[in-house]
Amino acid sequence: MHNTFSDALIEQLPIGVLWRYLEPDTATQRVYCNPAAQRLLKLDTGELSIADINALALTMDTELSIKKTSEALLPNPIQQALDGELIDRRDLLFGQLPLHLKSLRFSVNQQQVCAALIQPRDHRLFIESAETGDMSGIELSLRDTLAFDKLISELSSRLINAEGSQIDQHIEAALAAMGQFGLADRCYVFQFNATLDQIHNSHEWVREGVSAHLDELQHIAQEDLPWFFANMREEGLMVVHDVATLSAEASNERELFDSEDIRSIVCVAMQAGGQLIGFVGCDMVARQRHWSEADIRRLKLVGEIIAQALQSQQYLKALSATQRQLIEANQRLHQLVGEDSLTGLANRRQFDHELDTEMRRSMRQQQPLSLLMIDIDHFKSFNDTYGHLNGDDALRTVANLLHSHFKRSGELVCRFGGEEFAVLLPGANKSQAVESGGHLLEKMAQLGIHHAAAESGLLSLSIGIACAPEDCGDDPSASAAILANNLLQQADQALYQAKKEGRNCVISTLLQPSQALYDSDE
Ligand SMILES: Nc1nc2c(ncn2[C@@H]2O[C@H](COP(=O)(O)OP(=O)(O)OP(=O)(O)O)[C@@H](O)[C@H]2O)c(=O)[nH]1
Repeated sequence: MHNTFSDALIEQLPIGVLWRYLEPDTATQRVYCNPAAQRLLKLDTGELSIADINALALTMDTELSIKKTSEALLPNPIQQALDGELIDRRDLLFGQLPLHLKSLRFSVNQQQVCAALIQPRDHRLFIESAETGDMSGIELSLRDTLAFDKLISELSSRLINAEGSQIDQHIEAALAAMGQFGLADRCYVFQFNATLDQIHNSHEWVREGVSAHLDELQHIAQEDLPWFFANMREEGLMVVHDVATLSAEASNERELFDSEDIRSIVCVAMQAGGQLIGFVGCDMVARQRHWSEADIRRLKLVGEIIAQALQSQQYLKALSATQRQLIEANQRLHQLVGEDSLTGLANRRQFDHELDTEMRRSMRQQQPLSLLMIDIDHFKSFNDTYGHLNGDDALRTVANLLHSHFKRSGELVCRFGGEEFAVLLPGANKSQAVESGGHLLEKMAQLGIHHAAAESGLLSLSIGIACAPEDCGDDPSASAAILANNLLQQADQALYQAKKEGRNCVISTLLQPSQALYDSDE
């Protein structure tokens, strides 16, 4: 049975692979090599010609190069492997480097290919595979790569689709996945401040039994870890296989690593929009690890995904801050124009102004002036039961009812604050105001807004009325401002009385400069 691998997978293999691919249409042979083979054989291209392969074989096979002149047709071991012959040669050299070459067949993108695997002769994985005669070690490495590829693609799609509030959770899951994949005992993300002279630990995963340090690593300044900061800024990378070998200039870092029993550590910088924003790192605790190129590549990949997620989180935060500012600015605008932003009614500011104006007018024209204070009953429990948004809807419904009920010229309805409304009825005497208030309660009941906690099962209103009679300005000591203030206070006291008397009723009083008398009308 042949294994199936993708081009991308072969690219990531730590083993040098040269493989032959036949173009389906023309049956032309093409030979490719992966980056590990390029590094090993110092090749500067990913595709090789027959001449390249011959030249390579001549360099590697001493026997071949000696005999070349006399026996021109000696088999070329790389070509043999690429032709599908069983090859297992350990006598090859590349410069001073003893090489091991072995043939393997597998399929890439559904096409069978023959490959030559090339590794330094002491490469553990390769030797094990060669000695036991099976490729399970190499397959394991491929499976490992495949599993990590899968993990990365899952992580990136989860992070790309994450809502702002889920991003932290997904970053933590990504770190946990890396750790559980066996990369480290502790995986973490640190973020830089705007001036790049301070870092803080924002996310952390630790293996069971390993201590967490997120809480204490919150404000680490450049002067605390100068060598590390310089490394991150200049190289974007810090790879320490063995903390004990750190040089004297990294003494602060060594002290910190020792205090956490870190024996090996690797950190990779994260960038967003060309700007350094932080780093992602792995620690080995109480044991050492030689970080492979694959480990570093993997960490870089995860770092890139996390950096993108952090950047989109920043954008979302900035967006919601701008939205909040807009809403506040809008509310201030409403305030300035005298309008309540939720209901569209006049606001308290406009009401105070109108009350003063109307009081002067009624004194001047010897006309009565009635003021109604209207409050929604048990509105707190309405909010608690049906939610604040339904509460807002109910407030708007009541506002619309008031607006349509008090629509005579000169009548003014305002949202006094919260769930309380005030209505000015210029020219209305007490009995007219009471009658109008009574009708309002009937219309409110007809709306039929359910409120389980109310006695009637419906949302209702309580109304307190104070009426300034037409002759209230006769007293020369009475000023419009004082009378307006008293009218407001006495309407409020009447409302309080209506609440006390069971709600869903109207209580009224005639303006008394010194005392308040109530008539129960409903
Ligand atoms: N949904 C919503 N609720 C508001 C708004 N303004 C004030 N409220 C709520 O109105 C409720 C008023 O509660 P209380 O003053 O305790 O009075 P109540 O529950 O209506 O009781 P009584 O007045 O005694 O019948 C509070 O829960 C406020 O949160 C608003 O703009 N929207």
